[in-house]
Amino acid sequence: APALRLRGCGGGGRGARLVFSCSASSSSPSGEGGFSGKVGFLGLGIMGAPMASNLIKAGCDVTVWNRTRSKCDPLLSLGANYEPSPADVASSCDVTFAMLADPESAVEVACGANGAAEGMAPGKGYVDVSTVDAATSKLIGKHITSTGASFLEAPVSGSKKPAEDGLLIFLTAGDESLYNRVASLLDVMGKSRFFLGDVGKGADMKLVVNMVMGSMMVSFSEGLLLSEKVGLDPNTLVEVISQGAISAPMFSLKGPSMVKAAYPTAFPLKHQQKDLRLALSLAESVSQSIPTVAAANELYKVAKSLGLADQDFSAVIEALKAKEEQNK
Ligand SMILES: NC(=O)C1=CN([C@@H]2O[C@H](COP(=O)(O)OP(=O)(O)OC[C@H]3O[C@@H](n4cnc5c(N)ncnc54)[C@H](OP(=O)(O)O)[C@@H]3O)[C@@H](O)[C@H]2O)C=CC1
Ligand SMILES: O=CC(=O)O
Repeated sequence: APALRLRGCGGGGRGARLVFSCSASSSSPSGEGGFSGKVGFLGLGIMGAPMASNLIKAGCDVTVWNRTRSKCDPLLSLGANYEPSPADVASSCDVTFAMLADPESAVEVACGANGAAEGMAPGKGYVDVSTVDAATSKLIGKHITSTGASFLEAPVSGSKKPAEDGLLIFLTAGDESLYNRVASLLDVMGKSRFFLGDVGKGADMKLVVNMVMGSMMVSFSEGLLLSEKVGLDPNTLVEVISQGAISAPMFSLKGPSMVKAAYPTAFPLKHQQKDLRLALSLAESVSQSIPTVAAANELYKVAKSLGLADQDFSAVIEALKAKEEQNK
């Protein structure tokens, strides 16, 4: 079926130009205005693996690298190439994507020994889709552009399932010509993309979105526990919420398993806590008070100390349960 594209430009705040584009069906990256070069992918965790997989399935020539080599195997079975370091991937590809855990790993993979920057050169592009803070993104961008290559930050909103289904939302900023050059690749992996201006704006947007999400999850957890304590069925609460103005896919998807104290990992709790930590620092930088987020962050920290870092972030409800136990 031909790809239906809805494109529009709107005004962004403070002089930033915002471009929003929505792809209503998955598109071929090699079609008209598409991408015809070699694509690198660094970081094959929960998100990176399905994103790279979708590029391969769409017909892209993809080369992968991951710190833990074995995670490359499923991608190699699909037809990906392998290189032994980020530098080797970058030097053998036209555009390289990176999907890494946190600021430290994103910097190490881009700027460290045998990092992607060592393989960069004029004409190449680096697209960092990890969730990091603006300062980290700017640091990576500086290293990449010092080689003559282009840099785009493009963190994603959407979790494991949207990554598998090619329905992510890209929050991009940086080099606009690189943004246009990789647009067809973003459309394979996502359902929409925003261009938000200078490097840092994509990171800022992602942190604001995720601080809202992290607080929502805490509030939802409190509601589930309170409903049960006053003799209501928490499953009914999930159903009631799903029908009203505060309905959210997150509540409907995760609520039923939370009621059963099951937290199959889609978005690791340690990454949600990292995002709250970074959002608190962002708010601090402009002297904004975000007390709800600060309180939520404390609960995620407690959850981490309970050994729940690698569970889904909905396991934060266990931190509330632990507090209840302490108060008994
Ligand atoms: N999961 C989700 O729902 C979403 C996650 N995100 C963000 O995307 C990013 C990736 O998330 P996700 O895929 O879930 O995370 P995972 O923890 O599943 O994957 C993290 C990746 O980073 C790599 N990594 C970690 N530390 C290092 C290091 N020091 N050097 C090299 N590589 C390293 C891991 O390699 P190895 O395999 O060797 O451990 C792995 O490839 C995070 O920034 C997260 O906040 C954004 C949207 C949704
Ligand atoms: O960063 C997480 C997400 O679900 O988006």
